[in-house]
Amino acid sequence: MTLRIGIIGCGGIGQEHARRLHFKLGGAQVVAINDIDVAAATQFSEMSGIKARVLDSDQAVIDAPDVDALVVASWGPAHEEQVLACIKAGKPVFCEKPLAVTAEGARRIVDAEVQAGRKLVQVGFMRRYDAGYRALKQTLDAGTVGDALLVHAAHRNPAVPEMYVGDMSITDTFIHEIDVFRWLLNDDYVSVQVIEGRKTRNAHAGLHDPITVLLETRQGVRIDTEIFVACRFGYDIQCHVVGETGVASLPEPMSVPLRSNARQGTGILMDWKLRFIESYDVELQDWIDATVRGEVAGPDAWDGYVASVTAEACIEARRTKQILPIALPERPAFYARQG
Ligand SMILES: NC(=O)c1ccc[n+]([C@@H]2O[C@H](COP(=O)([O-])OP(=O)(O)OC[C@H]3O[C@@H](n4cnc5c(N)ncnc54)[C@H](O)[C@@H]3O)[C@@H](O)[C@H]2O)c1
Ligand SMILES: O[C@H]1[C@H](O)[C@@H](O)[C@H](O)[C@@H](O)[C@H]1O
Repeated sequence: MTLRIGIIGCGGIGQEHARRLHFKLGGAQVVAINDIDVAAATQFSEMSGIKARVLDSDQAVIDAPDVDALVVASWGPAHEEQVLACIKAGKPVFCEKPLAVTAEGARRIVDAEVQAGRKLVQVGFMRRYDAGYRALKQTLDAGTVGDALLVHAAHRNPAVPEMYVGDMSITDTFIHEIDVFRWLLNDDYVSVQVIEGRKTRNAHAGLHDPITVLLETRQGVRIDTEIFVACRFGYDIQCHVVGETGVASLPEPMSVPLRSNARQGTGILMDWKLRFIESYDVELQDWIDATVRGEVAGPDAWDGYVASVTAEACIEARRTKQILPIALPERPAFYARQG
């Protein structure tokens, strides 16, 4: 069966997902698209060779009888309403992060899905599909370094645009770590502290960069993460888990070690798209296959909700300069399996 897909939001990642779904992956075809910029969507549909129907509203794509499933890649504030409309229409939806821009909004999605009685929502936390993170999780689950005690991590971007301001270090960037650590450790968070240290002169006026986030989990694991989005030197994701008998680290992306010009070393990527390109492919192929089976196999609406609650606690901890508790309700039975 070919899954017929509607795309809502055809900006940077929407276009990339549309191309990979239509041309690269198996079992899917993009049949309809929408963007609030209809002219841009029309141009994309033609230029990309996808030649999907361009509809003039998100609801029209959701309602189209030949659309089996949706990809929501519009900007964050539109996600909640669009995902709720997909649930109402009974159609599976892959929603890019964040699931919603507030915890309350994400909760409304969880409640609507539970009410509908069927899991329909997957959230675009692609790191769970990254070969390196998967190998690290396997190592931890096998008990190779004993129980996890500490995690030292870093999320470094070379630069961010002027529109990236304020708490986007948390809502746009650290949100990936929020999801991936609880998946890696099979755990949830209980408290958070955010520390703003000396600011780099390379960050623009609206941004305090870098920051450090300290999370504590239910099992007492302490996680420190540096978020440094104007680091200049590369796109650099680090994760080192200190266990009782050893340290397990996220593998570096493959790069040919060079000895040349009186130096030895390996390259560092500069772009997140390249760093996670294979993860996006694996993620969306898995989504296609699970959707055809009538399942959600990846990060679900509950994971999206937990990420939103945690991100809000981080923002409040940053504002108040306090160590704050993270109050998470128990996972409903409906979401019993962890993706
Ligand atoms: N998983 C990841 O690694 C990853 C990477 C990049 C972006 N994202 C997420 O994907 C989303 C899109 O990011 P982007 O970088 O492509 O942004 P973008 O600004 O390039 O694209 C967003 C597009 O959505 C359109 N849009 C906005 N509101 C809309 C609405 N109500 N209906 C239809 N279209 C609408 C805009 O016109 C634009 O074309 C964001 O939520 C972002 O956080 C995730
Ligand atoms: O939207 C992007 C993307 O999610 C990247 O993975 C992250 O490193 C960036 O900080 C963020 O701005």
